Amino acid sequence: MGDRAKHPIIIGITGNIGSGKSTVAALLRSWGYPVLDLDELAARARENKKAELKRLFPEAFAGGELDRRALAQLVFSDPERLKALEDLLHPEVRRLLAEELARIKAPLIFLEIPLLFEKGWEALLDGTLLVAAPVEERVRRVVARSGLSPEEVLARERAQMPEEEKRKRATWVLENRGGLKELEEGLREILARIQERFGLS
Ligand SMILES: CC(C)(COP(=O)(O)OP(=O)(O)OC[C@H]1O[C@@H](n2cnc3c(N)ncnc32)[C@H](O)[C@@H]1O)[C@@H](O)C(=O)NCCC(=O)NCCS
Ligand SMILES: Nc1ncnc2c1ncn2[C@@H]1O[C@H](COP(=O)(O)OP(=O)(O)OP(=O)(O)O)[C@@H](O)[C@H]1O
Repeated sequence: MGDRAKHPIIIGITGNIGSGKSTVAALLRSWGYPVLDLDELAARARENKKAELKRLFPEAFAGGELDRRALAQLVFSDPERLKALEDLLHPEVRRLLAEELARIKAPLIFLEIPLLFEKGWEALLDGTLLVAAPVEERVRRVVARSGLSPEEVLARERAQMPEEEKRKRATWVLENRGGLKELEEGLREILARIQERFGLS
């Protein structure tokens, strides 16, 4: 128990596209918890691996700059090209994550990991929190936020494990089918359970 500061509890937050992971992460940050975001680390990995990325996906570069929407269209319509992108970026994401984790001094850390179950991140984690919402609602939210078409959102959804399967694997499931107030209440309840389980309260 005295080792908590040296060995923080690490909880993964996951959920399919548009489920509300970033909204949950923002709430936790506003309550003072450290949260790392693997989409953000993937963005840094794309920057660090830009030369290789350009070699593998020349069609996705306009001038010197990466067009993320073009890259998404290439990889989410072709599993082999998606694998090539992941094989390039994921080792760099893991390296950046180890660096960030070593920097944070806190008893409880959250990691927002879109592909937590798909890529076997459980081994690093003390528990997993799934944010869940019906697919029609998720598509509606992402279209409204990003300007992607419903078909582009569904192409990503198809590259992810079905939510139903993730429900079976998660330690905690946070339903996000109502309003933001309900989401916040649900999150407070789960946070209390996490603190109780790990003797952090
Ligand atoms: C294809 C890219 C350039 C599109 O960029 P864009 O800014 O539009 O999306 P962003 O990175 O913000 O991701 C948004 C969402 O797309 C979905 N998504 C992203 N990568 C993947 C993937 N490899 N498989 C399935 N879904 C994915 C997730 O739901 C994610 O939360 C980008 O998603 C990417 O570089 N993906 C590969 C890296 C990766 O696997 N990231 C996931 C975390 S390690
Ligand atoms: N309960 C809710 N009520 C209304 N809007 C919501 C709710 N939850 C999330 N949203 C909105 O839906 C959009 C998607 O949510 P968010 O970005 O948190 O999901 P995400 O799982 O992180 O998405 P992605 O997989 O694309 O990274 C955002 O614009 C967010 O503000």
